[in-house]
Amino acid sequence: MNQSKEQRILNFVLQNAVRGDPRSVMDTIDKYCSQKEWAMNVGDEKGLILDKTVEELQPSVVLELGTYCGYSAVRIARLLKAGARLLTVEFNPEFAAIAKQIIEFAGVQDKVKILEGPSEEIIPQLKKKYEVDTLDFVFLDHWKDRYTPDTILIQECNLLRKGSVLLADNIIVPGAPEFLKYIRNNPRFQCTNYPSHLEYMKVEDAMEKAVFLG
Ligand SMILES: Cc1ccc(Cc2cc(O)c(O)c(C(=O)NC/C=C/[C@H]3O[C@@H](n4cnc5c(N)ncnc54)[C@H](O)[C@@H]3O)c2)cc1
Ligand SMILES: [Mg+2]
Repeated sequence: MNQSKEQRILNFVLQNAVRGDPRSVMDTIDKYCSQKEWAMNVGDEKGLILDKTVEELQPSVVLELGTYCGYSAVRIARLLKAGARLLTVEFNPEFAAIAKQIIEFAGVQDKVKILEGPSEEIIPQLKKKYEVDTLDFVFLDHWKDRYTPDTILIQECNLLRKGSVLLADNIIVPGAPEFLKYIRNNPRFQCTNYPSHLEYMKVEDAMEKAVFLG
């Protein structure tokens, strides 16, 4: 049975990156996906916006929706302070298995917990099953039509506090128009748009940051 693209990305990391070095894992994935096969990692340009948001916030508890191969999980986890943790949600078992290996190869596994399952099921379990009080930072990068329902669900589950930050990828491509309308018209969020480009392409994209005002 021939390999999946994600399996080829994992193999390229195992053969070319430096074990225990998150930066080399990120660079190796970016190299493969810009030179060999495009894949939907947040990439190095939008990744910088993600880095700056995490560095500014110094979050203790981070939720990522849509692990995929674990590129942004490595990107986020490498910047987390001692004791801080990233919970990343992925419902595709093959992607979760590949992400697990990439996260472990990068050496950030102690800060990352992959929660396998659909976000709509996992989010309501965060408080009781995963001992979350509130989320300091949420990175949305899963199916774009889930951004709004999951943002509403996160609020219904009382998971945000004054100052919690949401960062959403792909505001232009593939686009999340319904989310943009929802979040920008919601007085409980202060929004900022960050123009950028689609990973590995010269196509315009953007990220949207939304600070919960409590
Ligand atoms: C036509 C076309 C193709 C690609 C692009 C470019 C492009 C660029 C990008 O940066 C993109 O993020 C995307 C994109 O579609 N991302 C969707 C990402 C999903 C991952 O998350 C997982 N997942 C999806 N819903 C859930 C859910 N409820 N619970 C748990 N996991 C979920 C999936 O299992 C995948 O691991 C696309 C633009 C246009
Ligand atoms: Mg994305």
